[in-house]
Amino acid sequence: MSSNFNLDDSIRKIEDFPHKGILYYDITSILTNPEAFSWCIDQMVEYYKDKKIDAVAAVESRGFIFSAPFAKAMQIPLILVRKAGKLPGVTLKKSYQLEYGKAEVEIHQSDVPQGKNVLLVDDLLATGGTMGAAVELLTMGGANVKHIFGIIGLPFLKYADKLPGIEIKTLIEYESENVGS
Ligand SMILES: O=P(O)(O)OC[C@H]1O[C@H](OP(=O)(O)OP(=O)(O)O)[C@H](O)[C@@H]1O
Ligand SMILES: Nc1ncnc2[nH]cnc12
Repeated sequence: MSSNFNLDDSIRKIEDFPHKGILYYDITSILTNPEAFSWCIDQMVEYYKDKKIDAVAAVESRGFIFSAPFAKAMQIPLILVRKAGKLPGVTLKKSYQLEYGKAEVEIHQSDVPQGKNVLLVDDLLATGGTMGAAVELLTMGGANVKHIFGIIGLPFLKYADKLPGIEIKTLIEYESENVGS
């Protein structure tokens, strides 16, 4: 599939959601477009297929959607990082700050592959708070996180600052909260 697919056309932008002043980048419009969704997964596989990734981890909820077909295509384990209170087993837990609020994530301690290279996946990287918390959980559990992937990056919210020493790949970046910029 072509590497110059116009992904921007498949991302709905909604002003003032969930709060005034936030421009929300909605990935449901990628999911209803099979060509766009396939293109995203194909790009992930193409980019990571030779990078010695042992497992993929993703954050609830939108990260799950992109990580599952990737894990299937790569034939590697998928580790779920869930919002607090949803996992039944022994967990590691971490709270963090979002662009528009506060949250807490958890991981099953026994799901973390010891000494293995785990790719972390989410739909969107903004302040990096979510990914930062997930990196801490996986590292605490004994894995190595050297790669992070997001479909969308908002670099003006400085996610890279919270993820030092990690190679970050995104498929599209937006430079400000202004629609059409
Ligand atoms: O880089 P950050 O500032 O941490 O923001 C990015 C996170 O925010 C969104 O998730 P949200 O917590 O809204 O949950 P959802 O996926 O369940 O909608 C998005 O899916 C990322 O996980
Ligand atoms: N601007 C944004 N759009 C969609 N999801 C987000 N998560 C954090 N910031 C976001």
